[in-house]
Amino acid sequence: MKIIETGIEGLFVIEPKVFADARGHFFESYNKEKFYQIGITFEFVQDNQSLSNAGVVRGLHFQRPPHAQGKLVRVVKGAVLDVAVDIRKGSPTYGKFFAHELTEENFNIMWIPPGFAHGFKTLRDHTLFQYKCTDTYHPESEGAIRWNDPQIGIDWGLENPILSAKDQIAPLFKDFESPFVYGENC
Ligand SMILES: Cc1cn([C@H]2C[C@H](O)[C@@H](COP(=O)(O)OP(=O)(O)O[C@H]3O[C@@H](C)C(=O)[C@@H](O)[C@H]3O)O2)c(=O)[nH]c1=O
Repeated sequence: MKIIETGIEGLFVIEPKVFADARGHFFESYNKEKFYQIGITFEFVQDNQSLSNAGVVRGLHFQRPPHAQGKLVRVVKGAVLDVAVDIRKGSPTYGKFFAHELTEENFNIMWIPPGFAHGFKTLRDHTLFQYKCTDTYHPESEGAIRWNDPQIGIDWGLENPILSAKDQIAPLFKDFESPFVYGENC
């Protein structure tokens, strides 16, 4: 298992050790003890899966405390450009984002701690995206920031993605009051 640093504290990518043989491959997508040793000390209480065709953007999403979610995200089939934005007020990288391709070939897993807005763009049809969450779904605590916010400035490489109705009207970063305070509640 290798760790890829992102330049944003707490956010990193895990490259699991993959065992390939004549039958196919095998890898540990989650191991409580090993992931604990690299700093993922949370308990995971919900697993999610979404399927999207190419050109879909989902995001940028988070849940407000006390239902903030850390997410361990990966692609099972297909490929995405995965993005996490630091929304921890007082963080040295507040408002900065990290983008990384997660694909069925690279097996990369991204750890997104509480205090980040998360989103992804699917790069291929029939992309299966799976993630573990440290809190359960609380629709009343859901928050979002506009996917193409000019201040955050993510280069998604597409103009007109397929978006949910909710994501089309998400607030801009300039109108956004983050509920996360670095070192306090995240
Ligand atoms: C997130 C979620 C949604 N739902 C339901 C609500 C809705 O009817 C349907 C689709 O929900 P959404 O449109 O919010 O799905 P989606 O846009 O895929 O939302 C997800 O996006 C990525 C980027 C994340 O980081 C996730 O945390 C989550 O916010 O599924 C649940 O039942 N449980 C859940 O945990």
